[in-house]
Amino acid sequence: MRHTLDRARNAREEQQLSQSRPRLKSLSGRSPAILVFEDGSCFEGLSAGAGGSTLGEVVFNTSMSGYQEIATDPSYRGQIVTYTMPHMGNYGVNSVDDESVEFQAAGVVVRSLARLASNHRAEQSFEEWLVAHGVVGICEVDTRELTRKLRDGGVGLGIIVHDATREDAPAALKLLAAHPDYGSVDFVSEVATTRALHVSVDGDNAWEHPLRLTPLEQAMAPGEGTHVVVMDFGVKFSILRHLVARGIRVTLMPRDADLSAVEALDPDGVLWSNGPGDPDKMEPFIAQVRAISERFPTMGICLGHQLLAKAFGGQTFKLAFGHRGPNQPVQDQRDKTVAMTSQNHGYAVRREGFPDELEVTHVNLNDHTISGFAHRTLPIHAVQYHPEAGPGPNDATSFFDRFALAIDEHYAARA
Ligand SMILES: NC(=O)CC[C@H](N)C(=O)O
Repeated sequence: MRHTLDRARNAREEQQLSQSRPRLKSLSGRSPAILVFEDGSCFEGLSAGAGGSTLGEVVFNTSMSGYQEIATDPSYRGQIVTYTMPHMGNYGVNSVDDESVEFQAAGVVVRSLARLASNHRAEQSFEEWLVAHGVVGICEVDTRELTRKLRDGGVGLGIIVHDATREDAPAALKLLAAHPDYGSVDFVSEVATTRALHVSVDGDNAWEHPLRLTPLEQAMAPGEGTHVVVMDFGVKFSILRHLVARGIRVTLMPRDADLSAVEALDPDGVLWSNGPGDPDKMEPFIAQVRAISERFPTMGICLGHQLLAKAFGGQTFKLAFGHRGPNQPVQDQRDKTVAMTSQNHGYAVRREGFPDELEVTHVNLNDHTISGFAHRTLPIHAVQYHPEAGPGPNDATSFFDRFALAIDEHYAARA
């Protein structure tokens, strides 16, 4: 009796849930889709998101959550993201967690799409969101096999095609062959500001950056605090939020701003942002990176870390499959502490020829690549990981505190 009652209640609750929560399409309503690589390998699945086809460098991210932040992170521009977490979309998508104003990833590959978006913050299902942004995806893919392929053979260009089966792979290959290499495209030009923008809290500034601040952040952000210029190569909102939450006033500058343009703003410090693509494509800006960073207390994150290393004579190289996930262990070489960090990069700074002027401060414990450095005499600190997480653990957020402290110490010493 009791069992019957429970069943009736469960059925009623499930019906209410399905009426009130965004729902996803059933599997039977989906057409076949394929993901094809340059080497001819073909993964079959079912269509997801907007219809059509999409091309990009296929990478994988091992985060269990944070699919919204990942897909809107400008550093994923030009890349098709494979989510290794096999169940995607279960908490939906909201209008607060974006890391930029656009859907940035070129496409998504998932195993299973959740049938219900079940979270009080959900405003859309993951799939409704893909469709709204015209993003082509593929689901029901064996993402374990795909991830093994990428891990063992390295990342590469791929194409997702809807309404297609294995027989359509040769035609898809032709499209791939005509596509430029990932490393040859200047993706930063597609995502970064081309003019100065002020991260405003009062909303009536003509330079306003579209960052939406929570009421708490608005209350914390003073008008006349420490002023930091962010050299924008595709900055994530979380980085700006972390600065603002420390009472820092932020101005974004375009990547071609030179020393005099930055000096005219009279900042207390400069941050070189994350961003998409091969750091070698940023060669035209490297001389200014050095000139500006020698002048102000400086911090670099991910692409910013790579640019700073190059500015002092270092080189970068492409990793086989990169680091993309929330649990990359990084060791501070000075006190030997280990932090779990969020990472998203496909290139890294070379150990060979690492500049004498710089000191390696952090090492990735998975593959012992350089994960952070500091200048030996100037207040310049850079990390390959993402201290802002977004998504990821908060182990490394103290990097922002150290930056704020480095600024204070620098000016205290000069006073
Ligand atoms: N998140 C980033 O800034 C990425 C930096 C660079 N595009 C890389 O993949 O290595």
